[in-house]
Amino acid sequence: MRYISTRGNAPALSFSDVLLTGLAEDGGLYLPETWPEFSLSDWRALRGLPYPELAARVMAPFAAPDISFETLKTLCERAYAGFSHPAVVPLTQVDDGLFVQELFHGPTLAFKDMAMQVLGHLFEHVLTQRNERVTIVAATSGDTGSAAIEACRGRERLSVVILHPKGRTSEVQRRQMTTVLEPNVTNLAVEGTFDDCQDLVKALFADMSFRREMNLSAVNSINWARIAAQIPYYVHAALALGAPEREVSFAVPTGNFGNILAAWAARRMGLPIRHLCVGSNRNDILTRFLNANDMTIKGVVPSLSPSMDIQVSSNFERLLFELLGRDAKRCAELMTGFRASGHMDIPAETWERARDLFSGLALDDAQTEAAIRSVHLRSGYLADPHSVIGIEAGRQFRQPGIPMVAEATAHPAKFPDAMVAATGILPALPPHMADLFERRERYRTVPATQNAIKDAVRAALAGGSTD
Ligand SMILES: Cc1ncc(COP(=O)(O)O)c(C=O)c1O
Ligand SMILES: N[C@@H](CCOP(=O)(O)O)C(=O)O
Repeated sequence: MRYISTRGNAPALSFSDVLLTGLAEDGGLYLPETWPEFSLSDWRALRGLPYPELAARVMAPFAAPDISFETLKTLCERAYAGFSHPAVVPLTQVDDGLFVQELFHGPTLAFKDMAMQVLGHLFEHVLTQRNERVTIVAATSGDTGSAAIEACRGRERLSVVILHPKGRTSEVQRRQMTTVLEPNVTNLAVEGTFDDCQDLVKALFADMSFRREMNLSAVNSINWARIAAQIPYYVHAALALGAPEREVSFAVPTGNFGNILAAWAARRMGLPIRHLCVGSNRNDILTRFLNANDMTIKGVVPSLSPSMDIQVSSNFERLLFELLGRDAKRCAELMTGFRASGHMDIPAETWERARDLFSGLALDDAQTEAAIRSVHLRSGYLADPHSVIGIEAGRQFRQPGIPMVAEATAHPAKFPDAMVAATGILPALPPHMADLFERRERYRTVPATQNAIKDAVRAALAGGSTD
């Protein structure tokens, strides 16, 4: 499979090159040149497979010919071996026609592990083949960071530098990152928002000499391999609920738009998905777009669901490119204008195409807390402040006869304060994290400037302390 940039001005690359490159050199995001399509019998053949094998079969067309199905299967088996639930992505029914798919049974208790564990093995495989090493720089609003650290810690060919917005993650999320003391891990607490962190990462990638000097790679969802590894769980849930003979809808708590884009990709591959529901918190740019074609950046406000405190959703660019009929020039113009003015005028017919498939619902903190409480009272299900927004969106948009699956993206124990406030219940951390609050932390606070981050990345590579 070859990959092309959404901005049309970067070389087409193979899967392994896209994995190592992350962001395209023209600032765009990579997408498959052509979409693989599965037939009814292809989908049926996946029914009942163990999750790692299903994942490898769904990802195989994207990785070919660089990585064979057999290799992919071995890597997926290794990636999911450490998950705490035997089904990896179990489904639970919480209401009439409404199901929850739990994506948080990996080592860091969030859906990021689903792809990041595979990426860790993919990086190791490709870098060993090429005898190379890379520096991964990633931005996190709370969950990507720890998942990336967990997937990369101790790997000889990888150094990982994580930028988190200082004071804007939960304490559990911060400690999951900052208590990992392996020498190839650096944590930077950036004086800014997640959007600042993400912009800084993209700016480093745009600085070609720095990018080459450091051999930069990305593990945020700007990296296509992240999206590819998030497609299989949609397939798994849909097959369990009757696909391909029956349509299924999904509701996804959304921030950087990577998770729901993976659902869109599954549909593009032929999975019968009727409807996709975006759940937002008060940082509701995506919901405003879907409801009123209002794509205007407002300041990021802290919320009970910090991982979704995002206004500039990277992967929206991938959807936009597709909705524009793959017109890369128009996509580049719209994206550049958006970043310059904070507003994007999306053509009405493009917006309508998005509305045919997507709906949006935004909950503020009071509504989120009330939803945690009412889901718990109605069904006994304890959903974290991110997952509950998906569940509420799924409840509101479900249609008779079409199962709705809400993606549960994080374990409630990552957000103890919100859970206690809503329900009075303190969810326990699993045994491997039981002493998290006693562990020593290591991180450096840095201003949100490109030079400060470059200095910190250089220092990290030179082995400088980040205490
Ligand atoms: C727990 C949780 N839920 C939802 C999201 C939003 O997912 P996405 O950024 O893929 O839209 C994130 C962060 O990305 C997250 O960490
Ligand atoms: N919510 C994310 C933000 C980064 O998203 P990504 O999917 O692009 O890595 C986080 O928790 O860090």
